[in-house]
Amino acid sequence: MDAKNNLGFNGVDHVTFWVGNAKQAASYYNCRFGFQNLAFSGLTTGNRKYATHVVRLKQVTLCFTSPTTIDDEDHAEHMKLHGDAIKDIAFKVDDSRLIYQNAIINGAKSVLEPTELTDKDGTVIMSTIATPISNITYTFVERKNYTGEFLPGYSYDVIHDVLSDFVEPIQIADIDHVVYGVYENKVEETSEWFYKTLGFHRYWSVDDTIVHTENSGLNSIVVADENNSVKFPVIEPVNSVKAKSQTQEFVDFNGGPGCQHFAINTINIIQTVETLKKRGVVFIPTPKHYYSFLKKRLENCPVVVKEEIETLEKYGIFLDYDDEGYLLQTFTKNVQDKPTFIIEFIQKVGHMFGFGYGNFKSIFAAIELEQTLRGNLDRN
Ligand SMILES: O=C(O)C(=O)Cc1ccc(O)cc1
Ligand SMILES: [Fe+2]
Repeated sequence: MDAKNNLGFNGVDHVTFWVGNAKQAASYYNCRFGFQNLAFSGLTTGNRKYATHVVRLKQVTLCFTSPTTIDDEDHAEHMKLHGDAIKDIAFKVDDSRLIYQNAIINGAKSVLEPTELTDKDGTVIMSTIATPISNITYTFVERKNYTGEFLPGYSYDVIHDVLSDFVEPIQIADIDHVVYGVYENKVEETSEWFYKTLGFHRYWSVDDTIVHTENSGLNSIVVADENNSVKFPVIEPVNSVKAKSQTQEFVDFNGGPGCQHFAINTINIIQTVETLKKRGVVFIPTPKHYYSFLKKRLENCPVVVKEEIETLEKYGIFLDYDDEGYLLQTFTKNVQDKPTFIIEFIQKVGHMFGFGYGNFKSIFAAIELEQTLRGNLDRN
């Protein structure tokens, strides 16, 4: 099979986290981010092994899974290494069998052969492969013969989260990109896996000549499917003699490679940040002097930025631009005690290609400040 054929990826279908307490994790995302309970699978639906709470906001669907048994070693091992962490990324695809078989003949390890799941709403075809990102698996979900909201086997008899009746919803759309942190000098090799196994291409790249502070840096290659429906920046640490890169901190605390953040597209980032702050979300502050430098950078900006700099400063939003458009972005602080996972909100205006060089360094510096507070910057 020619890997150059369009294999039919259509973005992220849902993301599954393995966590210590699925009920409470789901509730955190509902309370803090305004997700709403969608579906449940567990003891009451006949699932004797795992409880999964599914929450949704617009096109972002998150699943939180914990075991209900006392002897689930897979989950225990995952928890020991990674803590609460992403276990699976499920893609919406045109043809689950095609993508699965293409991956397998190109060397991917199978986790689940294409399987039909049927209920009163029709049939979904699911298949799953292992990835080089530690224990993260990829699932390919084909829904063309299914009209249900989520998946067969789930109950929709869930409790409406009342907080959303009091706080306005954030205006998000879908997942823009998912970032993987890998070990030193592993970005090339990991990207190769995406090209070979999934027919992805190199979308963009940046190295530590651009992304660095006086302490440390990172290299990154962004890979994407033919449709650019999801982008996967793969980042690796560039450590110095005295300092640990924040990507090194990530792999150390994550017990190896894993998902360091994903970015959610928002229609209005100012409204998003304002609402999330009301809900108690805490964001990483922008570096000192960021906005005075930004004013200088904007003197050469070929596109019209609608937002006032003062407003961006008030909300702590990063801005970058190219010839075709601009992007606004912001990052939460870690959503758990391990410094392993954060969430980004991003708004693109015009046709900006994304991942501007302009912001990477400032974001890196902002996160490094947090890393310093954790006592994780110095190598000695
Ligand atoms: O541009 C983006 O979306 C980023 O997320 C940039 C980024 C990613 C990882 C880092 O450790 C620092 C910066
Ligand atoms: Fe990002």
